[in-house]
Amino acid sequence: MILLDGKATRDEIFEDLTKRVALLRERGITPGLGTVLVGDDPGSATYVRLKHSDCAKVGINSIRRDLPADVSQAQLDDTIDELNADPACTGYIVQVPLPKHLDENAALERIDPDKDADGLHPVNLGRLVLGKESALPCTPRGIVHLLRRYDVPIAGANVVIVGRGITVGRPLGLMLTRRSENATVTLCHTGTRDLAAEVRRADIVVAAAGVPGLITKDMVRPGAAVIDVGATRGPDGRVGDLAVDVADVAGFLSPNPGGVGPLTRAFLLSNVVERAEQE
Ligand SMILES: NC(=O)C1=CN([C@@H]2O[C@H](COP(=O)(O)OP(=O)(O)OC[C@H]3O[C@@H](n4cnc5c(N)ncnc54)[C@H](OP(=O)(O)O)[C@@H]3O)[C@@H](O)[C@H]2O)C=CC1
Ligand SMILES: Nc1nc(=O)c2c([nH]1)NC[C@@H]1CN(c3ccc(C(=O)N[C@@H](CCC(=O)O)C(=O)O)cc3)C=[N+]21
Repeated sequence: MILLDGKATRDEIFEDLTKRVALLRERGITPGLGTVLVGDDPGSATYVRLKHSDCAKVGINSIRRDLPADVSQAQLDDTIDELNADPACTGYIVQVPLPKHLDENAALERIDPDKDADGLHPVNLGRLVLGKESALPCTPRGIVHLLRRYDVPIAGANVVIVGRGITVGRPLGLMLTRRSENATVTLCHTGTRDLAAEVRRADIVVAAAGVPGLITKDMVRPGAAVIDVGATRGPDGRVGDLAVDVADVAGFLSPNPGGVGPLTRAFLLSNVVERAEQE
């Protein structure tokens, strides 16, 4: 089994970004990544903290807006408007999920699409559907990069994605069915009649449901590439969607942690740097 090492791959991307940020600074351009975090969910706070420490590593300025859990939609809107107007903020994200009383889609739509570092604004998702250049969602970008980095064949492959969420499954299906990737994709969800039968046909399995142990050894075709994306907080820290014995049959395995997570952060920074380079 070949381990798809997200940390080592992240380090390669950081090395490249560090050079590109230095070149931008020589031209008088300093990329700045903003984060908007609402509430005090410890998981979300950790991710946001890691994103800011990544920025420091590659030389990107970071801008942080932390709002209380009971913030009103109007106050959240004001923060988004402020970052849209701030020239020092060249890209930013609104960390999801937001507390239930807030309208997440309204918040995402209010982001200036040119500053959408996550690639989750409807304009950018629409551009992905239309096949135009746009900021791409970070986790799907990380998954495609990791597969390519380890020469896992994508063109013509049967890919089964478990989960149709907006951050992972849905946009990944759109990316993998582009002509440039040319995979055949099956998107599974809670309405799927026979998940095991679908997964068994896959050359590449992407588990993005957030259900610990959902994908078991008996469901995986020997030699298949398996990518563990789901993240659930358990008593012993965060766990993915794979049963441990999947490693016995997989040909390639992206572990969790240590797989797609670090790449999600790398491509967030990459989106910000690419945008600044277009200035
Ligand atoms: N490692 C990383 O970098 C990242 C990890 N994540 C994690 O990835 C996971 C997916 O995130 P996101 O895209 O936002 O998706 P959501 O969490 O919004 O949705 C989960 C999806 O999984 C499906 N699902 C849930 N249970 C089952 C089941 N038993 N069988 C089949 N399908 C099921 C749901 O189906 P239905 O639509 O029918 O409800 C839904 O489509 C989460 O655990 C998230 O924490 C997210 C971003 C980055
Ligand atoms: N607007 C928005 N954009 C996101 O991209 C976004 C979000 N909201 N909400 C939550 C999910 C989750 N997510 C992760 C990021 C990094 C790791 C990551 O780096 N994980 C490390 C472990 C980190 C640690 O716990 O120390 C790993 O897998 O090895 C995981 C998950 C981004 N998300």
